[in-house]
Amino acid sequence: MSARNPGIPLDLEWVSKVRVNTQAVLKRAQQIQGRNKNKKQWQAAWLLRAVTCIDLTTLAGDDTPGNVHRLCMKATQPVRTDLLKSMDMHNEGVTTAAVCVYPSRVADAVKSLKAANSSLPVASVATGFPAGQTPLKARLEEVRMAVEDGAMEIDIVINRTLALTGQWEAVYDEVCQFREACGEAHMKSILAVGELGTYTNVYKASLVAMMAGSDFIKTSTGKESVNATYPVAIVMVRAIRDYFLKTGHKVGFKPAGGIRTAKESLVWLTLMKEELGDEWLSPHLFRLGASSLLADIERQIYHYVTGHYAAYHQMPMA
Ligand SMILES: O=C[C@H](O)COP(=O)(O)O
Repeated sequence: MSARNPGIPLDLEWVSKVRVNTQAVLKRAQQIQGRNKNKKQWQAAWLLRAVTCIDLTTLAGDDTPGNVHRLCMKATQPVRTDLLKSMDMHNEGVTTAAVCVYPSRVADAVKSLKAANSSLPVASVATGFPAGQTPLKARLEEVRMAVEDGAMEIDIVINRTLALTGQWEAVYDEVCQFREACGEAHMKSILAVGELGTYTNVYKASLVAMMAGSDFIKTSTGKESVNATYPVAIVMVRAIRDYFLKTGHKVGFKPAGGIRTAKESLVWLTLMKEELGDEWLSPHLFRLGASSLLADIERQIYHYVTGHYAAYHQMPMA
């Protein structure tokens, strides 16, 4: 990852002045979706790029050491070797960006990756994910325990109760404490945009999370009824751009929740390229949080290489 965002003192004046032009945001989101015209080998190259930006995720009540192990193995070898060979990419060390699990499964993931001799980072959701409705003391302890178990990235959830009631100073204070509890682990702040009500709130929450030292801002937990949408992403990446222009600190972006198709992954890459530039097209500043996107990407790569589509069972999880 790149140099970390150290955060800045809370600038409430900046936050209070925020206004978002909804019509302009919706129009831009439409434009971006019509933009992706990459074909054939360019499309395959972009799909491989998308693979390297995936936080391969399992966040289920029935997660076990076994399925976490399979996830880790898939993350270390996300695309079949024969397909990579056909693209002359088999020596490029193509992996996903990270694996993402619940705190109680971090030790399992660390163990599996270590056994596979992989230095892939383990990301853990924390702070009472997904609702964030547990006492602050417990949320902080959860972060510390995940880090102690070997998580190198922590995906915290912001406190929506505080955000919805306009208590931005309290949101800032909590996120600062999470950042301190993370220590060297990089922190992604999940805004849970589907629960923030307005684009203006999304922009404000983005700013406050960045001011408090988030290394990434992330759209959603994947558990809200509305998750990563392109309009909301436009709002968040513009907050990232404004924060960068004002402070010089680069913050990453992670759309997550409901991203399932190769085609969508290409739209996300296009959005990042057009709104923030090429630097935001690599895993140190861009992640796709997804549990079931990889299978479709691998299937499209199979189609590029062989000219026909594989059945899903030909692209096993591991
Ligand atoms: O953080 C990642 C999300 O929980 C993944 O959501 P998904 O299962 O809809 O891909």
